[in-house]
Amino acid sequence: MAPIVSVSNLSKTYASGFKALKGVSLDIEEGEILALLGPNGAGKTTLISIICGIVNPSGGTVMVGGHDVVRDFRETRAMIGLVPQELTTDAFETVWNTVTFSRGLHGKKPNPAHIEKVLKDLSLWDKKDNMLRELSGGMKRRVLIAKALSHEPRVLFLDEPTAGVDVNLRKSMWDVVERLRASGVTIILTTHYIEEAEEIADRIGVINGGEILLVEDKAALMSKLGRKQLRVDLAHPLDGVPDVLSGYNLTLEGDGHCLIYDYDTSAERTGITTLLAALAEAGIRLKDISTRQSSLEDIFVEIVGAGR
Ligand SMILES: Nc1ncnc2c1ncn2[C@@H]1O[C@H](COP(=O)(O)OP(=O)(O)OP(=O)(O)O)[C@@H](O)[C@H]1O
Repeated sequence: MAPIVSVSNLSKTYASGFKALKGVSLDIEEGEILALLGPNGAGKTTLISIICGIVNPSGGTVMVGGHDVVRDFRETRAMIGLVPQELTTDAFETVWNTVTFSRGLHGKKPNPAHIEKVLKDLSLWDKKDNMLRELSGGMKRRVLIAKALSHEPRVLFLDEPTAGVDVNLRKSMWDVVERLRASGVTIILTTHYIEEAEEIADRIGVINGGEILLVEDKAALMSKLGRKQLRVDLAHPLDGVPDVLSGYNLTLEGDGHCLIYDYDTSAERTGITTLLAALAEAGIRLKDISTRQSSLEDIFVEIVGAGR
């Protein structure tokens, strides 16, 4: 199946001469949730803004649903919903009018039943007659999503949807995203919260300095780059790693009270069994053992660090 969004060799040089994107290529499949991770200034918003037709590219192309975003702006914009970082609508307008007006802006015929469904899905139905200024910050964010969904887009971009929201609201936003995916909407979100990507994305893209460093299936990324550590707490401290254990990738921590063993999760043999046997043979008594798996955060820090 052709990708719903296809970005090829995209570049952007702002008027200041700053190169925000340097030849980005990326295909997004219909129905997936792609998380774009990157530090401040990586180029995430620039990339999204070009795909949504808000910023002009300096080079390269973007196709959405088979249409070029520059040449066929109206067609592609109608297929896209964008949830920006900030609310810029009229504070004295009601929720209902704001969302209904947004649908009209995209050239769609009125459909009160659809607006009602969107507001109910986002738990905003009982606020439909309230003015935006009467809503809490979390509700305002949900209004942004409602606006972006008002014209039934096939692709939804969420630019840092949960920045600055509390844990409960973040979880409820994730639920909303899950339900949207279940209804067939393709979702691209940018985030600084790696746990967010870890929780809800199918694929992860890492962007830094205007370049895509990698795009990978989340599970594959975690198993390929994920490392595990075995922590062995010792009954008696050691002065150093004994020579008989020098063949293992061991470090001594905690003032000699703890041995750390790094091993590869994808390797056929982890070496744990032989290590434990070697410890017993060397007469080293253990107090406790535990394992720790690297998180997406560790992986991200490693990738961005290596790209610098
Ligand atoms: N209109 C502009 N003129 C000049 N430079 C710009 C403009 N907009 C963005 N930039 C620069 O382009 C780079 C990428 O910005 P962008 O907003 O795309 O990053 P981001 O990854 O979304 O960052 P953040 O996570 O902080 O939102 C930054 O260095 C920024 O200063």
